[in-house]
Amino acid sequence: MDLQRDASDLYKAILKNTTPGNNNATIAAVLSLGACAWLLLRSSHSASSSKAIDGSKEIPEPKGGLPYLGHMFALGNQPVTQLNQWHEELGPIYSIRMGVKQWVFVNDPYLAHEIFNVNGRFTADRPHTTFFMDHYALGGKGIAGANPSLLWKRTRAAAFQILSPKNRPMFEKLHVPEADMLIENLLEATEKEGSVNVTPLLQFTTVNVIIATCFGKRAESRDDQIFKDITELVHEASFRASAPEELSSYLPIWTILDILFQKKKKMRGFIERRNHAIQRLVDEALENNVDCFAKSLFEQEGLGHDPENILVTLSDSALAGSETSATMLSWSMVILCRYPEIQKILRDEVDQFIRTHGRLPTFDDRDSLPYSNSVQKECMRFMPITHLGLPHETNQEIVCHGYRIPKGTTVFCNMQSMHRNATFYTEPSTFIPDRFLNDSKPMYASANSRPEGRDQFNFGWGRRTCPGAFLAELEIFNVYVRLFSKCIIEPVKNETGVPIYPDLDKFDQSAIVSVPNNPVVRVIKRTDALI
Ligand code: HEM
Repeated sequence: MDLQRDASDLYKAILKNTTPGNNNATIAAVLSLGACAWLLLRSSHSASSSKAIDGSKEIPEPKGGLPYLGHMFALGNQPVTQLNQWHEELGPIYSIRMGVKQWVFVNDPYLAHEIFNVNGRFTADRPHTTFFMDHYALGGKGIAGANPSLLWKRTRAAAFQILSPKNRPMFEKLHVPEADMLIENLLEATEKEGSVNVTPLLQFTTVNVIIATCFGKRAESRDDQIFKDITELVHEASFRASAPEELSSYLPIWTILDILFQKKKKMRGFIERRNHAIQRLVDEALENNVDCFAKSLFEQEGLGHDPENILVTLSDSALAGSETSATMLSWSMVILCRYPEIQKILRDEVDQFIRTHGRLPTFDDRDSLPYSNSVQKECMRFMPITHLGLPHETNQEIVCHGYRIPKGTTVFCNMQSMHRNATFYTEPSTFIPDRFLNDSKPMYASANSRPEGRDQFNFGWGRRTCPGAFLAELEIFNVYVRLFSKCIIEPVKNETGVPIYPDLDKFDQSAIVSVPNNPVVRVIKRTDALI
């Protein structure tokens, strides 16, 4: 029995007002809630931190907050839906209390730009959490779980430089065979089973792209140890970094349960396995002198002397770079199976290129595929990849658009709500494939622009903008080209031939990435394919 998971399930169950039939967890909850009740009597309402002073505007707070616990219960069991709802009620910015922490949410791109970019110096920290910072990031190493320092700056700069368009030919050599294999697997699975759940096949592809990029290796099958190691890293780290698992960072009283459940020992066990797996891959890559991210990091001035920092950086890339790209491609297939007419334009566009050049386009030819580029951007806008990106924390008080955000506040960009913001996007709830037809800028370049020059905001903000954006866009481009030059995506049909479309409103609200719930479609070979 895994007591840690019980604690997390229990927390979720408490949020849902249900009681799991588990004695240990129930006793733990009673103890903890009792302790909280005691603290309730002693604690004072902390909302004063966002009250207006000096004429600044007050950041509104939704109803339903309790002393000490804050809005944890008010989030309910559909937290993303609730967070979006609060934007509708309260406007572009609001604040909730999560135990001892203050969380602020923003859905206006201009306000977010002011917070994360203009005030970037004060908002580039990550909030401290036990698992992610102390254990996973080995006390502040790597990129994602480290706070700004000279080493962090150097490491991020090296990642941007190595994962940049200048290395496109090297990456494309790795990505193209993976994309070809993906198409074969999608076709084969549909032929065998009549339909295919696209997410596991996409995850296999994107994990392979990441391990090829980082270590110059690939997994032959899902049974390969390397695939199992990276999958464990992604799932276990995402689970342990989730808010219910990090509860003691919000409710310090919960630390008692963490001690009881030997949580730190379990974290250490996982991190030891992670370190061992990544170290083995690094050693092999260096021994075989393979051109890859790992080798390039060791060659960077100022980085080679700190192998732990490189290990965590590679772990960050595996964690941040596999599920995200797979989720984007899953949503693309789920959305586009509804629109045969859009797929026809995508096919015609790539066919036109093949007729003229006698080959498939590469990323260098992306200007010849404006419709495909626009559809990719619109899919990312319409169904964002993460619900909330990654949190930033203020290291000093800032005032943005008149709102005073205190030091130590966790600030989130609400991805769903921002991408449906009616003051920024016309008809935001409609999927408009040619919305970005006149915007030829690649997504990775747009991610570092001012709001009016950005297509969408999935790659985050300011000094923390995703360093893998080019790699992700390259991967997405190559899959799109191959998919539409060779295949048609259809919905599954019932016995009477009525299409059953995957539900766009159903996605996992508890995960960091927004994975569709039932991404089952049919991928059919084109009989008129030119290549
Ligand atoms: C569609 C694919 C992807 C999406 C939507 C995405 C999105 C994001 C977001 C939202 C952040 C947080 C930014 C912030 O804090 O404001 C982030 C950070 C990061 N991403 Fe990506 N990402 C993708 C692919 C990748 C890939 C392929 C890699 C690596 C090769 C990667 C590596 C990283 C790293 C290392 C960070 C941490 C940056 C930092 O903390 O300074 N990502 N990404």
